[in-house]
Amino acid sequence: MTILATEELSRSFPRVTALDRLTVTVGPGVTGLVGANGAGKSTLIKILLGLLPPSGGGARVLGMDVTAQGAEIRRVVGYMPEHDCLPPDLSATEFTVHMARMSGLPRTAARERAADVLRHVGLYEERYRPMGGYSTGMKQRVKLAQALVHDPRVVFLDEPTNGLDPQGRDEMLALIRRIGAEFGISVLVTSHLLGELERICDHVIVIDGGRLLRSSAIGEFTQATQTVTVEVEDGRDLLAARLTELGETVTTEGRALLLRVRAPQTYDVLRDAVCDLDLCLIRVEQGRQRIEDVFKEPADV
Ligand SMILES: Nc1ncnc2c1ncn2[C@@H]1O[C@H](COP(=O)(O)OP(=O)(O)OP(=O)(O)O)[C@@H](O)[C@H]1O
Repeated sequence: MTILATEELSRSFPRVTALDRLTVTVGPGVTGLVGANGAGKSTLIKILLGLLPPSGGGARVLGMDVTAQGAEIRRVVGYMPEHDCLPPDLSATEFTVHMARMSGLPRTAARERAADVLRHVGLYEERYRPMGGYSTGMKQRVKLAQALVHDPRVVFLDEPTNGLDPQGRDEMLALIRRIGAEFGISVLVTSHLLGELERICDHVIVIDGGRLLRSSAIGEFTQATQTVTVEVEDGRDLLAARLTELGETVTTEGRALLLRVRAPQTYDVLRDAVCDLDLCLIRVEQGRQRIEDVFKEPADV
């Protein structure tokens, strides 16, 4: 099943090409859209919502055309914008009920639904206070709640962890994972931090300068490498020398050795070398590639 698809999608502004012939498909689950600041993430989301017309190419969300069916798309898609957009004098409850009413829910249903989603995102007594006094974390939760209040099939979350401290980030990421896993709502979430999406996404799309760099299932980003990490209690250098003598390729990393697995026999060579030298083995671990290793982290993290 396809949640959204773009075909040669482009968007130019007078001085910059924000999206450059982007062709990408997103399926159900949690999909991360990663790129440095200015890569074109927000522009893509606005086009997908039918809020900004493409300059070339096209896109569909849940089978609907973004140019012709924007209003229908917004009825079934929730949107959490990147920037602060909350009226400071309203409480979270007033605002979320208002957003529910705007999407067509009757008064009583809107109140009930708003209470449910605010509880779900972790806002309790404070939901009756004016939002002007909220912390960044609380504001992000309200923005998430209003994106969910009309029971969408898909949500677009634009940089939901922006401005949060490490604990706030962890909590927001856990919430996003739950939206995908427990509620069956498909999620497109943007971030300029590759590492944090590794933990919650099924699929990651990386864009740079409006172009597609890579689109892969998370498993392909973090596939097993040809290296094992070996740690011994004492005698790291002795073991490195012996393995090299036996024709293996070894480098050191901190207290550990990185051993290149050139054939299954490499494990036998390692076992015998550790035994011969009478060393105490602490760990042998299959190396895994992390998405941060695949793409360089942007400088402004
Ligand atoms: N309305 C606009 N007018 C002119 N240029 C724009 C407009 N909107 C976006 N841009 C430019 O298009 C490029 C892509 O911007 P976009 O906001 O989509 O990037 P982004 O990946 O979401 O980055 P950020 O996280 O910083 O918002 C940037 O160079 C930006 O300056």
